[in-house]
Amino acid sequence: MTKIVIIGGGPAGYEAALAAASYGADITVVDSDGMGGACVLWDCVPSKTFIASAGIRTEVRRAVDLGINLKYDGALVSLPQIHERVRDLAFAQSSDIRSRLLTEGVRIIHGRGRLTEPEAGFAARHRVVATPFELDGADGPEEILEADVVLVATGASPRVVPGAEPDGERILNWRQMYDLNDFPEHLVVVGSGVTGAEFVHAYTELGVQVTMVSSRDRVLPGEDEDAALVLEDVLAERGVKLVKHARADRVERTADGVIVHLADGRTVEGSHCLMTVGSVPNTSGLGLEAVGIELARGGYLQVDRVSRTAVPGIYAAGDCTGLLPLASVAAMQGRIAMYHSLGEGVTPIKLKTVASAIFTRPEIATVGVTQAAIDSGEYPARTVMLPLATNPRAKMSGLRRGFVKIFCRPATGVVIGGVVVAPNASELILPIALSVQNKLMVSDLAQTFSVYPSLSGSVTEAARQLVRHDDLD
Ligand SMILES: Cc1cc2nc3c(=O)[nH]c(=O)nc-3n(C[C@H](O)[C@H](O)[C@H](O)COP(=O)(O)OP(=O)(O)OC[C@H]3O[C@@H](n4cnc5c(N)ncnc54)[C@H](O)[C@@H]3O)c2cc1C
Ligand SMILES: NC(=O)c1ccc[n+]([C@@H]2O[C@H](COP(=O)([O-])OP(=O)(O)OC[C@H]3O[C@@H](n4cnc5c(N)ncnc54)[C@H](O)[C@@H]3O)[C@@H](O)[C@H]2O)c1
Repeated sequence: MTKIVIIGGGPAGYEAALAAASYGADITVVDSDGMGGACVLWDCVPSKTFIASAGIRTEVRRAVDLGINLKYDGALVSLPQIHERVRDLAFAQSSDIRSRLLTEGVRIIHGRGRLTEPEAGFAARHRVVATPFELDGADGPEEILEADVVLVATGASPRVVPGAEPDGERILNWRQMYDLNDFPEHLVVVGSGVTGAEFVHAYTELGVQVTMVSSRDRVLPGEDEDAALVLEDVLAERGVKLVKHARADRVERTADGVIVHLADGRTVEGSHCLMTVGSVPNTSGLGLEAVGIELARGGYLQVDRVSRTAVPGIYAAGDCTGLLPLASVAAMQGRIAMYHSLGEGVTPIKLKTVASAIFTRPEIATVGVTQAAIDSGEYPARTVMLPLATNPRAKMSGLRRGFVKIFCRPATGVVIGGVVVAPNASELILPIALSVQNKLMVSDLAQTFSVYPSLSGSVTEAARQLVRHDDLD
Protein backbone atom coordinates (compact mmCIF):
# COMPACT_ATOMS: atom_id res chain seq x y z
CA MET A 1 0.00 0.00 0.00
CA THR A 2 1.40 3.43 -0.96
CA LYS A 3 2.23 5.48 2.14
CA ILE A 4 1.44 9.17 1.66
CA VAL A 5 2.18 12.02 4.07
CA ILE A 6 0.57 15.39 3.39
CA ILE A 7 1.87 18.50 5.16
CA GLY A 8 -0.98 21.05 5.31
CA GLY A 9 -4.73 20.45 5.49
CA GLY A 10 -6.06 23.28 3.26
CA PRO A 11 -7.88 22.64 -0.04
CA ALA A 12 -4.65 21.36 -1.62
CA GLY A 13 -3.96 18.94 1.24
CA TYR A 14 -7.44 17.71 2.15
CA GLU A 15 -8.67 17.30 -1.43
CA ALA A 16 -5.48 15.35 -2.18
CA ALA A 17 -6.14 13.13 0.84
CA LEU A 18 -9.72 12.45 -0.31
CA ALA A 19 -8.54 11.64 -3.83
CA ALA A 20 -5.83 9.25 -2.59
CA ALA A 21 -8.19 7.64 -0.08
CA SER A 22 -10.46 6.51 -2.90
CA TYR A 23 -7.49 4.46 -4.21
CA GLY A 24 -6.92 2.82 -0.83
CA ALA A 25 -3.62 4.56 0.00
CA ASP A 26 -2.33 4.87 3.57
CA ILE A 27 -2.60 8.61 4.23
CA THR A 28 -1.54 10.88 7.08
CA VAL A 29 -2.25 14.61 7.06
CA VAL A 30 -0.19 16.82 9.37
CA ASP A 31 -1.77 20.24 9.82
CA SER A 32 -1.08 23.06 12.26
CA ASP A 33 -4.30 25.13 11.99
CA GLY A 34 -7.23 22.78 11.47
CA MET A 35 -8.74 20.89 8.54
CA GLY A 36 -9.68 23.18 5.70
CA GLY A 37 -6.57 25.22 6.38
CA ALA A 38 -6.34 28.97 6.13
CA CYS A 39 -8.86 28.85 3.29
CA VAL A 40 -11.66 27.61 5.53
CA LEU A 41 -10.59 29.09 8.86
CA TRP A 42 -9.22 32.56 8.06
CA ASP A 43 -9.36 33.57 4.39
CA CYS A 44 -11.83 32.45 1.75
CA VAL A 45 -14.71 31.04 3.80
CA PRO A 46 -14.78 33.78 6.51
CA SER A 47 -14.51 36.60 3.95
CA LYS A 48 -17.32 35.19 1.78
CA THR A 49 -19.50 34.66 4.88
CA PHE A 50 -18.88 38.25 5.98
CA ILE A 51 -19.69 39.46 2.47
CA ALA A 52 -22.97 37.51 2.57
CA SER A 53 -24.07 39.71 5.51
CA ALA A 54 -22.99 42.85 3.64
CA GLY A 55 -25.07 41.62 0.69
CA ILE A 56 -28.25 41.69 2.77
CA ARG A 57 -27.64 45.34 3.49
CA THR A 58 -27.11 45.97 -0.23
CA GLU A 59 -30.57 44.54 -0.88
CA VAL A 60 -32.07 46.67 1.90
CA ARG A 61 -30.45 49.76 0.38
CA ARG A 62 -31.73 48.89 -3.10
CA ALA A 63 -35.21 47.89 -1.94
CA VAL A 64 -36.47 51.48 -2.02
CA ASP A 65 -35.88 51.61 -5.82
CA LEU A 66 -38.25 48.67 -6.15
CA GLY A 67 -40.95 50.25 -4.02
CA ILE A 68 -40.14 48.67 -0.64
CA ASN A 69 -39.19 51.19 2.01
CA LEU A 70 -37.12 49.31 4.60
CA LYS A 71 -35.38 51.19 7.37
CA TYR A 72 -31.74 51.60 6.31
CA ASP A 73 -30.06 52.33 9.61
CA GLY A 74 -26.56 51.45 10.77
CA ALA A 75 -27.85 50.57 14.25
CA LEU A 76 -29.56 47.51 12.79
CA VAL A 77 -26.25 45.88 11.95
CA SER A 78 -24.76 43.77 14.74
CA LEU A 79 -21.04 43.34 14.08
CA PRO A 80 -20.48 40.85 16.96
CA GLN A 81 -23.33 38.71 15.60
CA ILE A 82 -21.90 38.81 12.07
CA HIS A 83 -18.45 37.84 13.39
CA GLU A 84 -19.85 35.03 15.51
CA ARG A 85 -21.62 33.65 12.45
CA VAL A 86 -18.39 33.92 10.45
CA ARG A 87 -16.41 32.02 13.11
CA ASP A 88 -19.11 29.38 13.71
CA LEU A 89 -19.49 28.68 10.01
CA ALA A 90 -15.73 28.41 9.46
CA PHE A 91 -15.25 26.00 12.39
CA ALA A 92 -18.29 23.94 11.36
CA GLN A 93 -16.92 23.66 7.82
CA SER A 94 -13.52 22.64 9.18
CA SER A 95 -15.14 20.04 11.42
CA ASP A 96 -17.15 18.62 8.47
CA ILE A 97 -13.94 18.20 6.47
CA ARG A 98 -12.21 16.53 9.42
CA SER A 99 -15.09 14.06 9.87
CA ARG A 100 -15.11 13.24 6.16
CA LEU A 101 -11.35 12.54 6.18
CA LEU A 102 -11.61 10.34 9.28
CA THR A 103 -14.50 8.43 7.69
CA GLU A 104 -12.30 7.80 4.65
CA GLY A 105 -9.62 6.32 6.92
CA VAL A 106 -7.18 9.27 6.78
CA ARG A 107 -5.00 9.77 9.85
CA ILE A 108 -4.85 13.39 11.04
CA ILE A 109 -2.08 14.82 13.20
CA HIS A 110 -2.74 18.29 14.61
CA GLY A 111 0.78 19.68 14.61
CA ARG A 112 3.72 20.85 12.54
CA GLY A 113 5.39 18.82 9.82
CA ARG A 114 8.82 19.07 8.22
CA LEU A 115 10.90 16.95 5.93
CA THR A 116 14.11 15.35 7.11
CA GLU A 117 16.84 13.31 5.38
CA PRO A 118 15.52 10.09 3.87
CA GLU A 119 16.97 6.81 5.08
CA ALA A 120 20.12 5.80 3.21
CA GLY A 121 19.86 3.08 0.62
CA PHE A 122 18.15 2.17 -2.63
CA ALA A 123 14.39 2.89 -2.77
CA ALA A 124 14.54 4.44 0.71
CA ARG A 125 11.40 6.19 1.78
CA HIS A 126 11.08 9.91 2.48
CA ARG A 127 10.71 10.91 6.11
CA VAL A 128 8.53 13.60 7.67
CA VAL A 129 8.96 14.72 11.27
CA ALA A 130 5.56 15.47 12.83
CA THR A 131 5.48 17.56 16.00
CA PRO A 132 1.99 17.22 17.46
CA PHE A 133 0.46 20.05 19.48
CA GLU A 134 -0.70 19.18 22.99
CA LEU A 135 -4.03 20.48 24.30
CA ASP A 136 -2.22 23.33 26.11
CA GLY A 137 -0.51 24.32 22.82
CA ALA A 138 2.91 22.96 23.80
CA ASP A 139 4.85 20.68 21.45
CA GLY A 140 4.33 16.97 22.03
CA PRO A 141 6.84 14.21 21.30
CA GLU A 142 8.05 14.08 17.70
CA GLU A 143 7.04 11.22 15.44
CA ILE A 144 8.92 10.14 12.30
CA LEU A 145 6.56 9.25 9.45
CA GLU A 146 7.94 7.24 6.55
CA ALA A 147 6.41 7.91 3.16
CA ASP A 148 6.62 6.77 -0.45
CA VAL A 149 5.05 10.08 -1.41
CA VAL A 150 5.06 13.46 0.36
CA LEU A 151 2.80 16.34 -0.61
CA VAL A 152 3.77 19.79 0.67
CA ALA A 153 0.61 21.92 0.82
CA THR A 154 1.42 24.51 3.44
CA GLY A 155 -0.32 27.55 1.94
CA ALA A 156 0.60 31.18 2.53
CA SER A 157 0.33 33.91 5.19
CA PRO A 158 -0.42 37.65 5.05
CA ARG A 159 2.60 39.69 3.92
CA VAL A 160 3.87 42.16 6.52
CA VAL A 161 5.22 45.56 5.43
CA PRO A 162 8.07 46.55 7.79
CA GLY A 163 6.85 49.60 9.73
CA ALA A 164 3.20 48.55 9.35
CA GLU A 165 3.17 45.44 11.53
CA PRO A 166 -0.39 44.47 12.51
CA ASP A 167 -1.13 45.01 16.21
CA GLY A 168 -4.58 43.40 16.08
CA GLU A 169 -6.22 46.60 17.36
CA ARG A 170 -5.80 49.47 14.90
CA ILE A 171 -3.44 48.01 12.31
CA LEU A 172 -4.88 44.72 11.13
CA ASN A 173 -4.52 42.01 8.55
CA TRP A 174 -7.67 40.48 7.08
CA ARG A 175 -7.58 37.53 9.51
CA GLN A 176 -7.81 39.88 12.51
CA MET A 177 -10.82 41.88 11.30
CA TYR A 178 -13.28 39.39 12.82
CA ASP A 179 -11.95 40.20 16.31
CA LEU A 180 -13.28 43.79 16.21
CA ASN A 181 -16.34 44.40 18.40
CA ASP A 182 -17.23 47.75 16.85
CA PHE A 183 -17.15 49.04 13.30
CA PRO A 184 -14.15 51.25 12.49
CA GLU A 185 -15.22 54.90 12.10
CA HIS A 186 -12.90 55.27 9.14
CA LEU A 187 -11.13 52.27 7.65
CA VAL A 188 -8.05 52.78 5.49
CA VAL A 189 -7.47 49.71 3.31
CA VAL A 190 -3.91 49.44 1.95
CA GLY A 191 -3.70 47.38 -1.25
CA SER A 192 -6.20 47.31 -4.12
CA GLY A 193 -5.93 43.65 -5.16
CA VAL A 194 -8.78 41.17 -4.87
CA THR A 195 -8.63 40.93 -1.07
CA GLY A 196 -8.57 44.72 -0.68
CA ALA A 197 -11.43 45.23 -3.13
CA GLU A 198 -13.63 42.63 -1.42
CA PHE A 199 -13.14 44.13 2.05
CA VAL A 200 -13.58 47.71 0.80
CA HIS A 201 -16.87 46.65 -0.78
CA ALA A 202 -18.10 44.80 2.32
CA TYR A 203 -17.28 47.53 4.87
CA THR A 204 -18.69 50.24 2.62
CA GLU A 205 -21.94 48.31 2.27
CA LEU A 206 -22.06 47.92 6.06
CA GLY A 207 -21.93 51.71 6.41
CA VAL A 208 -18.24 52.28 7.24
CA GLN A 209 -16.34 55.22 5.75
CA VAL A 210 -13.52 53.66 3.69
CA THR A 211 -10.38 55.03 2.00
CA MET A 212 -8.50 52.70 -0.32
CA VAL A 213 -4.77 53.13 -0.89
CA SER A 214 -3.76 51.77 -4.28
CA SER A 215 -0.16 51.52 -5.42
CA ARG A 216 -1.39 51.62 -9.03
CA ASP A 217 -3.69 53.88 -11.06
CA ARG A 218 -6.81 51.80 -10.42
CA VAL A 219 -8.40 49.11 -8.30
CA LEU A 220 -7.79 45.46 -9.28
CA PRO A 221 -4.69 46.13 -11.41
CA GLY A 222 -4.47 42.50 -12.54
CA GLU A 223 -8.10 42.18 -13.64
CA ASP A 224 -10.19 43.07 -16.69
CA GLU A 225 -9.98 46.87 -17.04
CA ASP A 226 -13.65 47.40 -18.00
CA ALA A 227 -14.73 45.37 -14.98
CA ALA A 228 -12.37 47.24 -12.66
CA LEU A 229 -13.73 50.57 -13.94
CA VAL A 230 -17.30 49.48 -13.16
CA LEU A 231 -16.23 48.62 -9.62
CA GLU A 232 -14.37 51.92 -9.27
CA ASP A 233 -17.54 53.81 -10.29
CA VAL A 234 -19.67 51.84 -7.85
CA LEU A 235 -17.25 52.37 -4.98
CA ALA A 236 -16.99 56.10 -5.77
CA GLU A 237 -20.81 56.34 -5.78
CA ARG A 238 -20.86 54.62 -2.37
CA GLY A 239 -18.44 57.28 -1.02
CA VAL A 240 -15.15 55.34 -1.07
CA LYS A 241 -12.12 57.58 -1.48
CA LEU A 242 -9.48 56.03 -3.73
CA VAL A 243 -5.92 57.30 -3.26
CA LYS A 244 -4.03 56.30 -6.42
CA HIS A 245 -0.30 55.85 -7.12
CA ALA A 246 0.13 55.51 -3.38
CA ARG A 247 2.59 53.05 -1.84
CA ALA A 248 2.30 52.77 1.92
CA ASP A 249 5.73 53.09 3.55
CA ARG A 250 4.67 52.69 7.16
CA VAL A 251 1.63 53.01 9.39
CA GLU A 252 1.80 55.11 12.53
CA ARG A 253 -0.53 54.47 15.42
CA THR A 254 -1.89 57.59 17.12
CA ALA A 255 -3.93 57.99 20.31
CA ASP A 256 -7.22 57.29 18.56
CA GLY A 257 -6.35 56.13 15.07
CA VAL A 258 -3.74 55.58 12.41
CA ILE A 259 -1.72 57.64 9.95
CA VAL A 260 -0.63 55.83 6.79
CA HIS A 261 2.58 57.40 5.48
CA LEU A 262 2.95 57.07 1.72
CA ALA A 263 6.28 56.75 -0.09
CA ASP A 264 5.80 60.16 -1.80
CA GLY A 265 5.30 61.97 1.52
CA ARG A 266 1.49 62.12 1.49
CA THR A 267 -0.43 60.84 4.50
CA VAL A 268 -3.85 59.23 4.91
CA GLU A 269 -5.58 59.28 8.29
CA GLY A 270 -8.19 56.90 9.61
CA SER A 271 -9.37 55.12 12.74
CA HIS A 272 -8.12 51.68 11.61
CA CYS A 273 -5.87 50.35 8.85
CA LEU A 274 -6.41 47.04 7.07
CA MET A 275 -3.33 45.70 5.28
CA THR A 276 -4.18 43.70 2.15
CA VAL A 277 -0.78 43.71 0.45
CA GLY A 278 -0.61 40.07 -0.62
CA SER A 279 0.72 36.88 0.93
CA VAL A 280 4.00 35.04 1.38
CA PRO A 281 4.34 31.25 0.98
CA ASN A 282 4.72 29.14 4.14
CA THR A 283 7.92 27.44 3.01
CA SER A 284 10.44 28.21 5.74
CA GLY A 285 11.26 25.62 8.40
CA LEU A 286 10.02 22.78 6.18
CA GLY A 287 13.38 21.02 5.99
CA LEU A 288 13.45 21.42 2.21
CA GLU A 289 17.24 21.81 2.23
CA ALA A 290 17.52 18.36 3.86
CA VAL A 291 15.97 16.76 0.76
CA GLY A 292 17.67 19.02 -1.79
CA ILE A 293 14.77 21.25 -2.80
CA GLU A 294 15.66 24.86 -3.58
CA LEU A 295 13.05 27.57 -3.35
CA ALA A 296 12.20 29.69 -6.38
CA ARG A 297 11.89 33.50 -6.41
CA GLY A 298 9.56 34.78 -3.69
CA GLY A 299 10.12 31.64 -1.61
CA TYR A 300 7.72 29.50 -3.67
CA LEU A 301 8.07 25.78 -4.29
CA GLN A 302 8.54 25.21 -8.00
CA VAL A 303 6.37 22.48 -9.50
CA ASP A 304 5.52 21.23 -12.97
CA ARG A 305 1.99 20.79 -14.33
CA VAL A 306 1.50 17.51 -12.45
CA SER A 307 2.67 19.06 -9.15
CA ARG A 308 6.12 17.41 -9.07
CA THR A 309 9.03 19.17 -7.36
CA ALA A 310 12.59 18.49 -8.49
CA VAL A 311 12.84 15.55 -6.04
CA PRO A 312 11.12 12.30 -7.04
CA GLY A 313 8.30 11.38 -4.66
CA ILE A 314 7.92 14.92 -3.29
CA TYR A 315 5.03 16.91 -4.69
CA ALA A 316 3.71 20.37 -3.82
CA ALA A 317 0.34 22.02 -4.34
CA GLY A 318 -1.60 25.18 -3.55
CA ASP A 319 -0.52 28.65 -2.47
CA CYS A 320 2.96 27.47 -1.44
CA THR A 321 3.66 26.92 -5.17
CA GLY A 322 2.43 30.37 -6.24
CA LEU A 323 0.86 28.92 -9.40
CA LEU A 324 -2.51 30.68 -9.07
CA PRO A 325 -3.60 31.35 -5.50
CA LEU A 326 -7.16 30.04 -5.64
CA ALA A 327 -8.81 27.32 -3.59
CA SER A 328 -10.05 25.59 -6.74
CA VAL A 329 -6.55 25.51 -8.25
CA ALA A 330 -4.99 24.32 -4.97
CA ALA A 331 -7.51 21.44 -4.81
CA MET A 332 -6.89 20.47 -8.44
CA GLN A 333 -3.10 20.55 -7.97
CA GLY A 334 -3.46 18.35 -4.88
CA ARG A 335 -5.64 15.77 -6.67
CA ILE A 336 -3.34 15.75 -9.71
CA ALA A 337 -0.34 15.09 -7.43
CA MET A 338 -2.08 12.07 -5.96
CA TYR A 339 -3.24 10.63 -9.30
CA HIS A 340 0.25 11.04 -10.71
CA SER A 341 2.00 9.52 -7.70
CA LEU A 342 -0.39 6.57 -7.68
CA GLY A 343 0.21 5.89 -11.36
CA GLU A 344 -3.27 6.88 -12.46
CA GLY A 345 -3.99 8.65 -15.75
CA VAL A 346 -3.73 12.39 -15.18
CA THR A 347 -4.31 15.55 -17.20
CA PRO A 348 -1.73 18.27 -16.43
CA ILE A 349 -3.28 21.40 -14.94
CA LYS A 350 -4.44 24.03 -17.45
CA LEU A 351 -4.71 27.52 -16.01
CA LYS A 352 -6.44 28.91 -19.08
CA THR A 353 -9.63 27.09 -18.07
CA VAL A 354 -9.76 28.33 -14.46
CA ALA A 355 -12.86 30.36 -13.62
CA SER A 356 -12.60 32.81 -10.72
CA ALA A 357 -14.70 35.55 -9.18
CA ILE A 358 -14.28 38.67 -7.11
CA PHE A 359 -17.08 38.89 -4.55
CA THR A 360 -17.81 42.60 -4.69
CA ARG A 361 -21.14 44.11 -5.73
CA PRO A 362 -21.36 43.66 -8.65
CA GLU A 363 -19.29 40.49 -8.72
CA ILE A 364 -16.60 40.16 -11.38
CA ALA A 365 -16.05 36.69 -12.85
CA THR A 366 -13.54 35.72 -15.49
CA VAL A 367 -12.35 32.64 -17.35
CA GLY A 368 -9.80 31.89 -20.04
CA VAL A 369 -7.90 34.32 -22.23
CA THR A 370 -8.01 37.93 -21.00
CA GLN A 371 -8.99 41.08 -22.87
CA ALA A 372 -5.47 42.43 -22.19
CA ALA A 373 -3.88 39.39 -23.91
CA ILE A 374 -6.20 39.89 -26.90
CA ASP A 375 -5.53 43.63 -27.09
CA SER A 376 -1.76 43.03 -27.01
CA GLY A 377 -2.04 40.69 -30.00
CA GLU A 378 -1.01 37.62 -28.02
CA TYR A 379 -4.28 35.88 -28.95
CA PRO A 380 -6.23 36.64 -32.13
CA ALA A 381 -9.91 36.74 -31.17
CA ARG A 382 -13.29 38.22 -31.93
CA THR A 383 -14.93 39.82 -28.91
CA VAL A 384 -18.29 41.13 -27.82
CA MET A 385 -19.25 43.18 -24.78
CA LEU A 386 -22.96 43.29 -24.00
CA PRO A 387 -24.10 45.71 -21.28
CA LEU A 388 -26.59 44.18 -18.83
CA ALA A 389 -28.69 47.34 -19.14
CA THR A 390 -30.24 45.77 -22.25
CA ASN A 391 -31.35 42.65 -20.35
CA PRO A 392 -35.07 42.56 -19.36
CA ARG A 393 -34.40 40.73 -16.09
CA ALA A 394 -31.75 43.29 -15.16
CA LYS A 395 -34.29 46.07 -15.77
CA MET A 396 -36.89 44.29 -13.62
CA SER A 397 -34.37 43.99 -10.78
CA GLY A 398 -33.23 47.61 -11.12
CA LEU A 399 -29.67 46.71 -12.15
CA ARG A 400 -27.91 49.57 -13.84
CA ARG A 401 -24.40 48.24 -14.30
CA GLY A 402 -22.59 45.16 -15.50
CA PHE A 403 -21.85 43.36 -18.75
CA VAL A 404 -21.07 40.06 -20.39
CA LYS A 405 -17.97 39.68 -22.57
CA ILE A 406 -17.24 36.63 -24.68
CA PHE A 407 -14.05 36.01 -26.67
CA CYS A 408 -13.80 33.43 -29.47
CA ARG A 409 -11.30 32.29 -32.06
CA PRO A 410 -11.70 34.35 -35.27
CA ALA A 411 -12.08 31.48 -37.73
CA THR A 412 -13.70 28.66 -35.75
CA GLY A 413 -15.79 30.57 -33.22
CA VAL A 414 -14.41 28.39 -30.39
CA VAL A 415 -14.96 30.17 -27.07
CA ILE A 416 -11.61 31.04 -25.44
CA GLY A 417 -12.62 33.34 -22.62
CA GLY A 418 -15.09 35.69 -21.07
CA VAL A 419 -15.93 38.14 -18.31
CA VAL A 420 -19.20 38.65 -16.46
CA VAL A 421 -19.91 41.65 -14.25
CA ALA A 422 -23.23 41.14 -12.46
CA PRO A 423 -24.54 40.66 -8.92
CA ASN A 424 -24.25 36.86 -9.35
CA ALA A 425 -21.39 36.74 -11.88
CA SER A 426 -19.76 33.88 -9.92
CA GLU A 427 -22.71 31.71 -11.00
CA LEU A 428 -23.22 33.18 -14.49
CA ILE A 429 -19.64 32.45 -15.59
CA LEU A 430 -20.25 28.67 -15.63
CA PRO A 431 -21.65 28.34 -19.20
CA ILE A 432 -18.66 30.30 -20.51
CA ALA A 433 -16.24 28.21 -18.40
CA LEU A 434 -17.90 25.04 -19.68
CA SER A 435 -17.46 26.29 -23.25
CA VAL A 436 -13.78 27.14 -22.71
CA GLN A 437 -13.06 23.80 -21.02
CA ASN A 438 -14.80 21.79 -23.74
CA LYS A 439 -13.83 23.96 -26.72
CA LEU A 440 -17.47 24.69 -27.55
CA MET A 441 -18.28 27.21 -30.26
CA VAL A 442 -20.26 30.42 -29.83
CA SER A 443 -22.98 28.76 -31.94
CA ASP A 444 -23.27 26.03 -29.25
CA LEU A 445 -23.87 28.69 -26.61
CA ALA A 446 -26.14 30.71 -28.88
CA GLN A 447 -28.40 27.74 -29.63
CA THR A 448 -28.77 26.81 -25.96
CA PHE A 449 -32.11 27.80 -24.46
CA SER A 450 -31.75 30.24 -21.60
CA VAL A 451 -34.69 30.99 -19.36
CA TYR A 452 -36.68 34.11 -20.24
CA PRO A 453 -36.26 36.47 -18.50
CA SER A 454 -32.85 35.77 -16.95
CA LEU A 455 -29.41 37.35 -16.69
CA SER A 456 -28.01 34.22 -18.34
CA GLY A 457 -29.99 35.34 -21.39
CA SER A 458 -27.20 37.90 -21.84
CA VAL A 459 -24.66 35.06 -22.13
CA THR A 460 -26.55 33.39 -24.96
CA GLU A 461 -27.32 36.78 -26.56
CA ALA A 462 -23.63 37.77 -26.47
CA ALA A 463 -22.81 34.45 -28.14
CA ARG A 464 -25.50 35.12 -30.78
CA GLN A 465 -23.86 38.45 -31.58
CA LEU A 466 -20.58 36.65 -32.24
CA VAL A 467 -22.33 34.07 -34.43
CA ARG A 468 -23.79 36.87 -36.45
CA HIS A 469 -20.24 38.11 -37.04
CA ASP A 470 -19.33 34.56 -38.10
CA ASP A 471 -21.91 34.72 -40.87
CA LEU A 472 -20.27 37.86 -42.23
CA ASP A 473 -16.75 36.33 -42.29
C1 LIG B 1 -9.09 37.00 2.01
C2 LIG B 1 -8.99 35.88 1.01
C3 LIG B 1 -10.11 35.44 0.35
C4 LIG B 1 -10.03 34.40 -0.57
N1 LIG B 1 -11.15 34.05 -1.25
C5 LIG B 1 -11.09 33.07 -2.19
C6 LIG B 1 -12.23 32.71 -2.92
O1 LIG B 1 -13.30 33.29 -2.77
N2 LIG B 1 -12.12 31.71 -3.83
C7 LIG B 1 -10.93 31.06 -4.04
O2 LIG B 1 -10.87 30.15 -4.88
N3 LIG B 1 -9.82 31.39 -3.34
C8 LIG B 1 -9.88 32.38 -2.43
N4 LIG B 1 -8.75 32.74 -1.74
C9 LIG B 1 -7.51 31.98 -1.96
C10 LIG B 1 -7.54 30.67 -1.15
O3 LIG B 1 -7.84 30.95 0.21
C11 LIG B 1 -6.20 29.97 -1.26
O4 LIG B 1 -5.86 29.83 -2.61
C12 LIG B 1 -6.26 28.62 -0.58
O5 LIG B 1 -6.37 28.79 0.81
C13 LIG B 1 -5.00 27.80 -0.86
O6 LIG B 1 -5.12 26.55 -0.26
P1 LIG B 1 -3.85 25.77 0.28
O7 LIG B 1 -4.32 24.39 0.59
O8 LIG B 1 -2.72 25.94 -0.65
O9 LIG B 1 -3.40 26.50 1.62
P2 LIG B 1 -4.12 26.94 2.97
O10 LIG B 1 -5.58 27.03 2.84
O11 LIG B 1 -3.36 28.14 3.40
O12 LIG B 1 -3.81 25.74 3.96
C14 LIG B 1 -2.50 25.40 4.31
C15 LIG B 1 -2.49 24.72 5.67
O13 LIG B 1 -1.18 24.23 5.94
C16 LIG B 1 -0.87 24.48 7.29
N5 LIG B 1 0.59 24.47 7.46
C17 LIG B 1 1.50 25.39 7.08
N6 LIG B 1 2.75 25.00 7.42
C18 LIG B 1 2.62 23.80 8.03
C19 LIG B 1 3.53 22.89 8.61
N7 LIG B 1 4.86 23.10 8.61
N8 LIG B 1 3.04 21.76 9.17
C20 LIG B 1 1.73 21.49 9.19
N9 LIG B 1 0.81 22.33 8.65
C21 LIG B 1 1.25 23.46 8.07
C22 LIG B 1 -1.50 25.82 7.55
O14 LIG B 1 -1.66 26.01 8.93
C23 LIG B 1 -2.84 25.64 6.83
O15 LIG B 1 -3.77 25.00 7.67
C24 LIG B 1 -8.79 33.79 -0.83
C25 LIG B 1 -7.64 34.22 -0.16
C26 LIG B 1 -7.73 35.27 0.72
C27 LIG B 1 -6.48 35.74 1.42
N1 LIG C 1 -12.47 35.90 -4.57
C1 LIG C 1 -11.32 35.26 -4.68
O1 LIG C 1 -11.20 34.26 -5.38
C2 LIG C 1 -10.12 35.76 -3.95
C3 LIG C 1 -10.22 36.70 -2.92
C4 LIG C 1 -9.06 37.15 -2.31
C5 LIG C 1 -7.83 36.66 -2.72
N2 LIG C 1 -7.79 35.74 -3.72
C6 LIG C 1 -6.52 35.21 -4.24
O2 LIG C 1 -5.43 35.74 -3.55
C7 LIG C 1 -4.55 36.37 -4.48
C8 LIG C 1 -3.87 37.50 -3.81
O3 LIG C 1 -4.75 38.61 -3.71
P1 LIG C 1 -4.46 39.80 -2.72
O4 LIG C 1 -5.37 40.90 -3.04
O5 LIG C 1 -4.44 39.29 -1.32
O6 LIG C 1 -2.94 40.15 -3.02
P2 LIG C 1 -2.29 40.83 -4.36
O7 LIG C 1 -0.84 40.58 -4.24
O8 LIG C 1 -3.00 40.40 -5.56
O9 LIG C 1 -2.61 42.38 -4.18
C9 LIG C 1 -1.95 43.16 -3.25
C10 LIG C 1 -1.89 44.57 -3.80
O10 LIG C 1 -1.28 45.37 -2.81
C11 LIG C 1 -0.39 46.25 -3.47
N3 LIG C 1 0.64 46.64 -2.49
C12 LIG C 1 1.68 45.90 -2.06
N4 LIG C 1 2.40 46.61 -1.17
C13 LIG C 1 1.80 47.81 -1.05
C14 LIG C 1 2.06 48.97 -0.28
N5 LIG C 1 3.11 49.04 0.55
N6 LIG C 1 1.23 50.03 -0.40
C15 LIG C 1 0.15 49.98 -1.23
N7 LIG C 1 -0.15 48.90 -1.98
C16 LIG C 1 0.68 47.84 -1.88
C17 LIG C 1 0.17 45.47 -4.63
O11 LIG C 1 0.66 46.33 -5.64
C18 LIG C 1 -1.06 44.69 -5.07
O12 LIG C 1 -1.81 45.40 -6.04
C19 LIG C 1 -5.42 36.76 -5.66
O13 LIG C 1 -4.70 36.82 -6.85
C20 LIG C 1 -6.41 35.64 -5.70
O14 LIG C 1 -5.89 34.60 -6.48
C21 LIG C 1 -8.90 35.29 -4.34
